[in-house]
Amino acid sequence: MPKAEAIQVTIRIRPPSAAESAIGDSTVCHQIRDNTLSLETADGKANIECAYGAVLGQEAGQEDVFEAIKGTIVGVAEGINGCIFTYGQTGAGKTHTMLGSSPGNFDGITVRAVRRLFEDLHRNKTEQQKGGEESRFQVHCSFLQIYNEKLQDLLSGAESGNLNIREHKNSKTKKAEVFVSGLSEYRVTGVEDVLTLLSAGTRAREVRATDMNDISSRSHAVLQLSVEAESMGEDFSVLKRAKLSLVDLAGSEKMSTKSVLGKEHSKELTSINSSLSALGNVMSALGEKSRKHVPYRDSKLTRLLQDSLGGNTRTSVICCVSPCQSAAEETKSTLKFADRARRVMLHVRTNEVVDDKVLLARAQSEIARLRTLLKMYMGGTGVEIGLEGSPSKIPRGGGGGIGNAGMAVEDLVQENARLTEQNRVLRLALKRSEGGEGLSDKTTGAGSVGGTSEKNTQSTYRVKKRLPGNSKNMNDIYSTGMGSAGRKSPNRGGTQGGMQSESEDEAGGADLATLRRELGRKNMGGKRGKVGKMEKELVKVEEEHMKAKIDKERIRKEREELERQLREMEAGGGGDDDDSMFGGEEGGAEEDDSYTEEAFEEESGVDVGGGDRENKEIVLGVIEMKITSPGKKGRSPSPITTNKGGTGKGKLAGKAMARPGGLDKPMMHNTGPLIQGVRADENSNTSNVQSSTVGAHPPRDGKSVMVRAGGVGRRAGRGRRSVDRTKPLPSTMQISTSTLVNDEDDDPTAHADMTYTMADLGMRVGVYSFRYDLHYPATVVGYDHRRRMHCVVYDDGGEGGGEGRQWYDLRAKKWKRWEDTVKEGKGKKGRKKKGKRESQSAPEIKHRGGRG
Ligand SMILES: Nc1ncnc2c1ncn2[C@@H]1O[C@H](COP(=O)(O)OP(=O)(O)OP(=O)(O)O)[C@@H](O)[C@H]1O
Repeated sequence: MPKAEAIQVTIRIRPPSAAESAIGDSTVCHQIRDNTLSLETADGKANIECAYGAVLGQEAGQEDVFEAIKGTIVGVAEGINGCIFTYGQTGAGKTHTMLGSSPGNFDGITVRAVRRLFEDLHRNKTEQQKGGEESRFQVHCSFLQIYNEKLQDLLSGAESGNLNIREHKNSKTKKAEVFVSGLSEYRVTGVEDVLTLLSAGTRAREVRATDMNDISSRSHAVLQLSVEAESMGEDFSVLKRAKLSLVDLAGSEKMSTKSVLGKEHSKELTSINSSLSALGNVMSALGEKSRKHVPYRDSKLTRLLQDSLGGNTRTSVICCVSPCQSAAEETKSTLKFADRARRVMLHVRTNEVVDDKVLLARAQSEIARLRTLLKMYMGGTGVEIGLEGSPSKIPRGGGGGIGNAGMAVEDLVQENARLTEQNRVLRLALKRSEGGEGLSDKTTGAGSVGGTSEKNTQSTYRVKKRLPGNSKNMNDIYSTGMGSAGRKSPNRGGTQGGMQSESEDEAGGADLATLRRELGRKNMGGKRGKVGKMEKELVKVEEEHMKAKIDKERIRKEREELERQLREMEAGGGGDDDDSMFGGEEGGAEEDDSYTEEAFEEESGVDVGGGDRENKEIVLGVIEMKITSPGKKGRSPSPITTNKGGTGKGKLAGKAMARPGGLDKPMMHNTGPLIQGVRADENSNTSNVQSSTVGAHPPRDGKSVMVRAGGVGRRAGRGRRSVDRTKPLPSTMQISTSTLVNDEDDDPTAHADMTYTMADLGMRVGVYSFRYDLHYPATVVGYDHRRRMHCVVYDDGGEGGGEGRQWYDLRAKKWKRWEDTVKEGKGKKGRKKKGKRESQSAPEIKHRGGRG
């Protein structure tokens, strides 16, 4: 449940600057208590006293500031978004507070926050591992500035240009979230990595001298860390995601009447002041109880901070002020802003994806808690707070009683858990029948099916191995890891096999009804207080009972459907027909049970993460992949195409490719000097643009590095290209994920990555690797036995209905549109039309592979 909380406001009063001291500027702003300050107005007539979350005086150090705001950071590792920003006039101490006391000396909030974040993540991981859970996390970092209303990537060199803010609908919350399209994100493994990026980014930031500050930041800078932490037990998985935004705003500045400003300076000033005033207006609107419209779109700053200001983010503002008389007016206006900020209420919640089984376990424990509570009210064993009067007046035997009612509900919930497990096994049986595969099943927490083995590589991938041979013997299936009820052969007709009968099921309801009558009588007897409490508990139990019944019905239907599919499958002989549908040469081939992870890597070029891959990588740049515009009938904007072209060696040399929409400008960003010690972002997808960072493995010969393109797997295949690491990557060098995959063979027509949506996972895909992604809920690498294709799945979270997905047939070396493979998969009828459909999709195929 979202929790309402206010924006936390801290005021920091800096010491007088050398210039202020030199002119003997008097001190008019003082901290008078922990949370209160006083300010004499410029005319010296009034003394304002204001209280805020915290007030830090001149002597406060960086650690004191961190202590005051750390509450915003501690939730991040637990899945709560956090945002900290500094506000104030130019020279008031924002950059000092946020970044550090001198250029390059990062002793401010940012580095402390990042350190704390990693400490929390490591501590959680250790604790979870001690508790027998598998636990991992990953953090990605981006750094941008808003300068003259333009968004610029501070980590991608001068080529970043003007980036756009877009919206992405969160498939879980159904709410729009903003993101910056094309912004590079770097995988960071600790505070040192972030410092590397900070130094690179701050060097690229716009600064100039102002009247108040020799090195004044003329842009708003936003450092963002995206955190994903996952823990998995035997039958559950929990994924927490959060973003920490650390914002150093540019300072407001008075239009000087004394000095004539240069054109650039005056443009900056206007743009800074108007974006800060937009920020103030947003704060005002958010602070109004009966607000109708919040003008987020009035500036890039407010649009970008939209989620932090009025959404699901714990936010802290540090308002920096000068203590001196000459700045009293600006200090007053900063305090006004602080005042508006503290009125803003946020609705903060944990961003957590919990596997169904966890929810069930939670519901069960809640029922157990209620039961204990009710037993206590009834004066059962261990009672301390029994009902007044004789507990025996409330029937406790078979005739009713809350104890029995609670028991009945709990039984029902347990029954549901058992049946859900049976369904899972049935689903597994179905997959086995279909394709001889152990599957990643949502209910098992990304695929811990019996017989699989896993290994972790760094913190990103989980690799699945195949299940040993197929088994269609239902009794065998049920005898593995099932409760006694499940060991029965399932009733093909529907609801036996451990299903509770309706009359048993109703028993809980009967208990509850009897109990309600009894409570009515008690009420009449004048014992309103305790009876009232008991009634509340009773209502809860009734609700649980109802929910459990609904769940049961849903599970029953699911089971019927699974059994029906299994029957059909057994009658129809499984997926053998389909083998002949994809590439005639494979017709009738046996399932390749010995297919191994190594074979997968060998054939697909997709690195599933084995071996000694603990080496750090070097980030080189970003590739953008665009989805083409929707087709004729507004369907399927597939395929995902990558920016291509190249001026490197071999066949790729000098063949820049046109991109959809006529954009043939190269999109591969060169970071300039190579940044070492930062691992590449594997794949950072957005709803319609995918950005994959290009990374490289450390030099083996001391000088050259191996370049790889992100997309899938740690190296995304055999994308090897030797680059002299002592020099910047040539800006003309163009790399696309698919190019690199087969670059080793210098065969640009063949690619080994392909995409499709998670919705199809339930079909015939053996999962080799599974990871949570930044913008998409999941990325899966697998092998489709039926079609004999390796595939990569980018789950778009249900948005877009799976549009944009693509398959690549490795053997036939052809791209297929997903719709074609689906129709083909339905039988020979579909196959006849195959040629036609493939020719229809030819332009797209050519576009992607047409470098040769
Ligand atoms: N609390 C402080 N203690 C000591 N020196 C400080 C403090 N706050 C700021 N300063 C010094 O004051 C000067 C201006 O600070 P800073 O650059 O952080 O201001 P700013 O608010 O970021 O200004 P601008 O908006 O122009 O970038 C710097 O030299 C900084 O070191």
